[in-house]
Amino acid sequence: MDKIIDIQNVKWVKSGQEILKDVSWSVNKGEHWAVLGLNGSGKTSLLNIVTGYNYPTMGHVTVLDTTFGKASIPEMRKRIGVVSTALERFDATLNNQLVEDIVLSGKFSSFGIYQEVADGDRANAESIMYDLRLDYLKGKVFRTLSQGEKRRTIIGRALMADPELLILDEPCSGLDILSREDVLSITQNIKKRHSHLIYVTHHIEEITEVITHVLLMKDGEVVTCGKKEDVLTSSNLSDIYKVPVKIHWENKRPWLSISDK
Ligand SMILES: Nc1ncnc2c1ncn2[C@@H]1O[C@H](COP(=O)(O)OP(=O)(O)OP(=O)(O)O)[C@@H](O)[C@H]1O
Repeated sequence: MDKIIDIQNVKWVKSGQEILKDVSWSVNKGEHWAVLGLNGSGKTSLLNIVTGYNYPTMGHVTVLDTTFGKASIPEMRKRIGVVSTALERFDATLNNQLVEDIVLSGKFSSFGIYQEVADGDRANAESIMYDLRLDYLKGKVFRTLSQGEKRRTIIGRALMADPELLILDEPCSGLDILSREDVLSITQNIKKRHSHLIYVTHHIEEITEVITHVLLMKDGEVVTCGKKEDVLTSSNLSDIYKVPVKIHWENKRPWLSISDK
């Protein structure tokens, strides 16, 4: 399998509105992508195509060797981890659980541990907690954590299922600058697992070193996509943000300012 995602000429029409217009996008083995665009540009709609929750009106989709319409989407979904703020609605279920149990429960795709746990699973959970700097939270219940710690715990839970594709949908939304950096720093650790990362955001400064490629979206269309350095230019970003902006790089991360012109 060389291609992780292969989307060709996808159109998605909902309630008479053409939300995705002729979108083509390929993710190859070994690449980590950011999907960038303003509110309402179609990022979530596109990711819902990838996970099989939106069915394309036209076009071809193959994800993890699963061609839509020909193979089982529920089976494919088991190989994909999704972390989105929508998960926070499960807070009530998570609230009284211990951090280590939440991470471990990712193995069973459940919120809670109902199956017998193998020693190997415990060891894997330990290693994820170490990598995601969650070990100091052992013995704490979810509701007592900061927002950043909660997000890291949920990402740890997603990694426990060993996903081939890990979609982080705006994992830093609502976080202050320190908590945001806390969450961003762990994306580097995802690289050493065999997951391919898709990071959805509208803030370019969240595109860390681990990201190799970027897809820019505007009004349901792909403006451009490819290698990070080629795509993140002042001209492309001025186009998607609809105001003149300037990009500069610091510590291998892109930053944006509004241009005076
Ligand atoms: N199920 C749906 N029915 C009707 N319209 C929808 C549906 N899902 C999305 N849309 C519309 O499609 C457009 C793109 O929405 P989408 O959520 O994909 O954008 P986004 O880039 O993820 O935005 P945000 O950054 O705000 O999450 C919006 O105008 C939205 O209202």
